[in-house]
Amino acid sequence: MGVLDLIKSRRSIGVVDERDVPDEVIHTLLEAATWAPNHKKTEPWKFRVIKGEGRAKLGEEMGRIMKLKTADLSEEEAAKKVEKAAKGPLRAPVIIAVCVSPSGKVPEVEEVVAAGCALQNLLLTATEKGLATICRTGDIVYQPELKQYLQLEENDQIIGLVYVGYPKKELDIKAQRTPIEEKTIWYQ
Ligand SMILES: Cc1cc2nc3c(=O)[nH]c(=O)nc-3n(C[C@H](O)[C@H](O)[C@H](O)COP(=O)(O)O)c2cc1C
Repeated sequence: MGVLDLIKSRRSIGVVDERDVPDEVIHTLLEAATWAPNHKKTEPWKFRVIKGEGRAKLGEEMGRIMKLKTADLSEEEAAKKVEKAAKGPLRAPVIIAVCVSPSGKVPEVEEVVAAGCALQNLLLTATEKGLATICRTGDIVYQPELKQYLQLEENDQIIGLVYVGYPKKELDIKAQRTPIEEKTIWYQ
């Protein structure tokens, strides 16, 4: 498959089965991620791989953080959100947190873009390997407590939590994009 077809065939897929993703496949995804372009060779990315028991532990932490953030809600509403947050990481066998660690050597936006390129490399390689992925964020990834749990530094940011697994069934998701004409001005 050519690059354009691979790019177009990648879809965000959140429903996966229980099949484990071999560590060597995870290594390949991470290796692909690190070949992203980056200004001044800062390689501003960090990855956290969460699998097995690590997912339940992450869920516990996310539930704990959600509890802190929902203190002003009714007990029932808060409990629902806490339970949802705690179960989140169990939705896939592997979660890869793609993070940016700005070096200070180039504008921060460039570091975020580089980490975004790393994310796309990872997603495309996963697609090529027949894996389903979805990058998820939500308020939780912006909480300093989660950064601390993932051993990130104060200036680091989580770009997204990529849920990785094998798709439960053959999916034919219809996707659309705005025509490039509506997004582009040519000067010639
Ligand atoms: C940085 C980032 C954060 C995202 N966060 C979420 C999210 O929190 N929940 C979600 O369902 N999808 C999330 N997505 C996935 C988008 O919803 C998805 O890419 C979009 O719907 C386009 O679909 P496609 O990936 O199949 O082309 C995120 C994507 C990116 C790049």
